[in-house]
Amino acid sequence: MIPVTIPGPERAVSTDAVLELRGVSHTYQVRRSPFRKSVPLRAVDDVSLCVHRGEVLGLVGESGCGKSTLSKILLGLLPPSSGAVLIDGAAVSGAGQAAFARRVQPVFQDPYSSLNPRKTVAQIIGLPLAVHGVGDRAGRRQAVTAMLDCVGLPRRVLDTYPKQLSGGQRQRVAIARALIMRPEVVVCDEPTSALDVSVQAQILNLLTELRRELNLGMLMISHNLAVIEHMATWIAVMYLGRIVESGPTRAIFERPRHPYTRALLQSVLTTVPGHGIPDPLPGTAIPNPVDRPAGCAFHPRCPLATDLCRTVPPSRVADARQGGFVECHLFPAGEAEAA
Ligand SMILES: Nc1ncnc2c1ncn2[C@@H]1O[C@H](COP(=O)(O)OP(=O)(O)OP(=O)(O)O)[C@@H](O)[C@H]1O
Repeated sequence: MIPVTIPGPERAVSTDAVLELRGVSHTYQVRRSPFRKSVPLRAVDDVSLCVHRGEVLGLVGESGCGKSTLSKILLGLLPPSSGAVLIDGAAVSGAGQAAFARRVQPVFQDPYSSLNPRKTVAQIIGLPLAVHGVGDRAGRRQAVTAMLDCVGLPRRVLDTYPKQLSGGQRQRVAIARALIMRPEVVVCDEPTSALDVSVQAQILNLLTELRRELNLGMLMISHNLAVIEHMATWIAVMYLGRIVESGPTRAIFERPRHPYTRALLQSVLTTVPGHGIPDPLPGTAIPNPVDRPAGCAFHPRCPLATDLCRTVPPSRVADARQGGFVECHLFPAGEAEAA
């Protein structure tokens, strides 16, 4: 593995980086009322990140910070307004989009609504093969049967319907459907939050085993920081569309640099497991992304904000001691290197 440094603030990537965003932004046009002109809402703002083969990138942040928009861009479901999506170093656009979609697959939060109730398990898992014209009927059934073994489901479920399965079994079906095209990256958006606590660990363990066996890259979005700590190799912390801190999981949990990351982690100490991220800074509202605060977007909620924070947007600085980067004026210059 030859380390290759790429321009920008993101981690020094190695040649096993499979999926990459470079300076990606996405702006929605929203109307505040039917009588007013639409205004831009920048849901994702200049995000650069890498998903590596065999590694899990954890994405955390409060509701509305832009995680779903980012995952749609990574899945090729939403074109970025600006910036580039690269797979194996090549920018994805136009005709490459279909091949890209095959290589990056989603596992959604809710296995109750993400599976078609009128299709059998065999039809659900085999659908991507049929859509892409892979193999004949018998070959597809064989591939589906092999995939059932992979995700720990008995073969007798092949001709059953989702309603006949438990929540954990349905999520295994959803994972099998995601993997049937042999993707290189799986985007898991809250993959266990709709499941009973008793089966959550089983699904996470299954994802870990599959990641190792298939050398999969994963993006794991979760409100549950314990899940992220357990699963992720690297973490990106998102606030109002920007990645404000990024680094190796252990370093982020042991030595968070950004005041927002610290608040997020502290709020978890007071939460009930499985109930998501509570307000990390009680009494302070998340600003409306249509009216982004001047300077650092976090300053209205930051207990340490200075005049500089209120007026000048912080630049990203590489964290020389633990890798990754931080976007905060308060990050000590002695620990940083300009990115
Ligand atoms: N289709 C859309 N049109 C207009 N605005 C949108 C659209 N989708 C999302 N937004 C806005 O973009 C911002 C980011 O939303 P997004 O759903 O990506 O965040 P999120 O972190 O995934 O939130 P959650 O955890 O609640 O799903 C929010 O302010 C949201 O209201």
